[in-house]
Order: sequence, then C-alpha cells, then structure tokens
Amino acid sequence: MSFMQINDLKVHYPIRGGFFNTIVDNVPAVDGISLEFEKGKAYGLVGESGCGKSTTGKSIIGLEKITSGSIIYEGENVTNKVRGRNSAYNRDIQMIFQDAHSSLNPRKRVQDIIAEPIRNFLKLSPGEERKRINELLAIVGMNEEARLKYPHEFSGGQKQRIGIARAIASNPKLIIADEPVSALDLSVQAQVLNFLKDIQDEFGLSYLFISHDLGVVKHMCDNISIMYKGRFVESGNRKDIYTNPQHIYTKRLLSAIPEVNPTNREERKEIRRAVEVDYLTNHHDYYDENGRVFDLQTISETHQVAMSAQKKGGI
Ligand SMILES: Nc1ncnc2c1ncn2[C@@H]1O[C@H](COP(=O)(O)OP(=O)(O)OP(=O)(O)O)[C@@H](O)[C@H]1O
Repeated sequence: MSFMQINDLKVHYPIRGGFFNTIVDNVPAVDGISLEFEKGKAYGLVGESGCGKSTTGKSIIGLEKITSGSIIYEGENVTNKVRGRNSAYNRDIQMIFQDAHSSLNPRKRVQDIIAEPIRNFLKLSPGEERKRINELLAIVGMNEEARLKYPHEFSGGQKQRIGIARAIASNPKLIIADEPVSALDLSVQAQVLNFLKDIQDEFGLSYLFISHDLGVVKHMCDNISIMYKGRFVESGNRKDIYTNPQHIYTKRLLSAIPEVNPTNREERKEIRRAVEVDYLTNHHDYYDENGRVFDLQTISETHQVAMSAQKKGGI
C-alpha cells in the first residue's frame, strides 16, 4: 500500500522575454510523470543531464512550483500547498543534495546543522536534543567531537554523512537523494551507498534515488523509472529493467555502464551490437510510456556516451 502518490506531475518553467518581460514560452522540465511510494522501498530516477530528474525531486519537496498534476500524501492533496515550516509533510519528506558542501551552512557548527530539523519538528529539551545529535552522529559513523566543528573541516564523504544525519534527524519516511555520491571518490561512493542502504533497512526508509548512472541505481533501487525529456520512457522493477529492458533508450543507457569483469564486458559488447543493429535496420518509431514518439536524436547522443565510455576502457 503506497503512502504517497504522484499523479501526472508537470513542471513547466516560464521563459520571459520582450520589452514587458512577459512569458513567451516555457520549458517542460517535467511533463506528466506518475509515481507511487511504498514504505521501505527505494525508487530510482535515471536519465541524461537535463531530462528533469532534479526538477522532479525539487517539486516533490516543494522547492519548485508544480504546473499541474497532484501529490497525495497519506490521503491528503499537498500539491503546491503553502506548507507550514513544521508541517508533517516537511518533517516526513527530506532531501540530500549532490553538493554536500554548499548544502551545509558554512557559518554553523555541525551540532546546529543537525539540530535544525530537530528544533523545527521534534521540540526536544536541550538535554534530549544533545543526546539525539550524538545518536545521529553515531548512526553516520562520526564521533561526538564533530559537534563543535564547521563543515569546511570535513572531507567530501564526511560532509555528505553530516547531510544524511540532518536528513534523518526528523525520522522521515521518504528521502529524496539527488545524485548523493556523484561528487565523491569512487571508494567513498561505495561507503556512502552502503551506509544509505543500512539505514534504509534499519529505519524502514523509502528513497527516491536520482542519478544519471544506472550502475549506482542498480545497487540501491527496487523500482526504476527511465526518464527522457521530462517523461518516463520505461518503468519497472530492477530485474526487469536490467535483464529485460524494453525500450531502446534503456538498452543504450545499460550498455554504457562501465564493466570491470572481462566476461561481462564481452556480453555487454554483444548487447550493444544488437542494439545498433536494431537501430540501423528497423527504421520504425520508438515510443515513450505514454505512447508519444521518442525522437532518435537523443538515441544517438546516448550512443555517443556509450562510445566514449568504451574508448575510456569502461566497456
Ligand atoms: N529554473 C529554471 N528555469 C528554466 N529552466 C530550468 C530551470 N531549472 C531547470 N531548467 C531546465 O529544465 C530541464 C530539466 O532540468 P533538471 O535540472 O531537472 O535536469 P536533470 O535531469 O536533473 O539534469 P542534471 O542531471 O544535469 O542535473 C533542463 O532543460 C533545464 O535546463
């Protein structure tokens, strides 16, 4: 049973111009997507740069205005509602950003950064607050000495952990993680991803995991939606998406995942060849989930991504 439903969500950014700075056009950043969230499950949103992933995340959290569609949270329509600073929705839906550095206030000590949601939502006594901050630091593998330090005194991975401690401080139900590891070194990426997985199991969290990297999402998500130009071209469970992708765009994205195992690398080459043949021989149209025609220009862009990964020795 889902606790939140997103129905036909659209976010169109107005483009202004002319002498009177009127709206002359709009950018359909998100153009009719639907999603449902169940407790304890992780959902992946994957697609190339500019396809609308971050706009989706930001509109769910209330940072972007929704043009049309609805968000139903625990039976209540919360679309574009002016939500109070300490509403249940704000408490239950939290976000982790790609750039941990700029999402932490450089003038605040770690204890005040983590205390922010506690003060907004939990109303604890000073002693209880202190205890809760120590608990949260322990959950993210940091010791109490971190409390009095400032963000610049930490590495990228540690900063991301502080961001995670802040996100889980209010006991949220859903965390929207927008490229949470893409700014980190590979070894630290694995640490942070494993850590996110551990706390998911421990606290029954749900995630909306936003990434351009199908490899990362494979590690984290139960269900995956492939996004292209503001729409989903394919959605399914992890097994279906990775072993039986239906859409040519998904196949292309999959063939661009770097592969370290030589046997799998050969297999990957075969898949890529098969996709090429399909593309070159079948000059039929491809469609997205809503039956709208999917233009081939992006397919060739994806192809270039796959080819450049191959040249770098990735596949
Ligand atoms: N404030 C804005 N005003 C106008 N257009 C915007 C604005 N923010 C984003 N866009 C446009 O909306 C589209 C979707 O952007 P978005 O940031 O959601 O993509 P993305 O998939 O998250 O990309 P990336 O992976 O590079 O972050 C892009 O074409 C972008 O240029």
